[in-house]
Amino acid sequence: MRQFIEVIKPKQTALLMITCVVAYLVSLRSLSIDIVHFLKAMISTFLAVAGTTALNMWLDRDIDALMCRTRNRPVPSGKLSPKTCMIYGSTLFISGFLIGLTVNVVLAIVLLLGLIFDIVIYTILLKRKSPYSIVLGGFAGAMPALAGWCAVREVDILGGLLLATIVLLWIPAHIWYITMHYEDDYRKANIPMYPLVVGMEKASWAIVFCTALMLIVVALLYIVADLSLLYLVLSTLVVSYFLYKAVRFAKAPDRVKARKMYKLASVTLGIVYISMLFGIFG
Ligand code: HEM
Ligand SMILES: CC(C)=CCC/C(C)=C/CC/C(C)=C/COP(=O)(O)OP(=O)(O)O
Repeated sequence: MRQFIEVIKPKQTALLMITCVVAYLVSLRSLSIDIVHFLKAMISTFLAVAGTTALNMWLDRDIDALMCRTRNRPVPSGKLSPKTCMIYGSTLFISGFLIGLTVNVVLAIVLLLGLIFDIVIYTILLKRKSPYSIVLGGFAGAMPALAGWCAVREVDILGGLLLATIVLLWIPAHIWYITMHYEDDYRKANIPMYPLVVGMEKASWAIVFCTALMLIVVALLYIVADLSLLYLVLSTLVVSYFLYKAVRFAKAPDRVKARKMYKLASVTLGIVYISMLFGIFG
């Protein structure tokens, strides 16, 4: 049982689902929730994200076996067979997609886009070849937020696109800091992540640039989604703090400190999204 949980990357799936739940509530803008509709939207997205993650673990089993960070995962360690993992991931995704169809077609399409960006574009086409893999792969990570929004509003999706863009602009910090920390691992597995190709300093300034853009989009959402001042203050404060730490890191990049920045990035995104709830109900 534990292998089936580990193979869907529970911490990552949890934060992805936070973006989905919050996007749903920001799109709905009220607490009178149709609980069946809400549960169908959340369960379909959860199954799609979990299934996609398991399929990524199945496809990456060879390189995961080469990296210290990932070699104890269920498939490379032999606790879960590749075939079982593939069937498990496919079943989860198909179930999620079909339940998503019962909510609305746009949600189902967004879930399919998540699978395509993650598995086809990122995992199969780019991850092993291009330093810019996560620029396109990042769209996969932005899909749960868009899915949450579109479950409620299939037509006016501007707010949903902004929510998705916040995640997209956050992804370079999320991944490139961890890549810096595990540089030797990524070199061993021959994965050309951007920091390994251009160096930590240039990659760190690219993260600063993306984080500055993220600050602008976080502020834009205050206007577009008509959220409260409390959201604007909370979200801009936490992103500004992260930006300040990212600039300090870029001035003196350090492999050990990169892991702290990676952890801080997850906290930053979590607080930005939770502050949106104050924005609606604050
Ligand atoms: C292309 C997109 C993404 C890539 C390549 C990616 C990659 C990674 C990697 C390499 C890890 C470290 C896994 C480990 O060894 O522990 C990780 C963990 C994680 N990811 Fe992602 N990720 C992506 C998108 C996202 C998104 C969009 C979110 C949330 C909105 C997210 C949330 C997390 C969380 C919460 C963790 C665990 C952090 C911790 O261990 O404290 N990821 N991800
Ligand atoms: C709606 C929907 C289906 C969305 C998909 C959301 C999702 C699973 C995003 C994560 C994207 C991703 C490529 C993570 C694994 O990266 P990695 O293989 O580089 O990480 P690893 O080295 O830790 O395995």
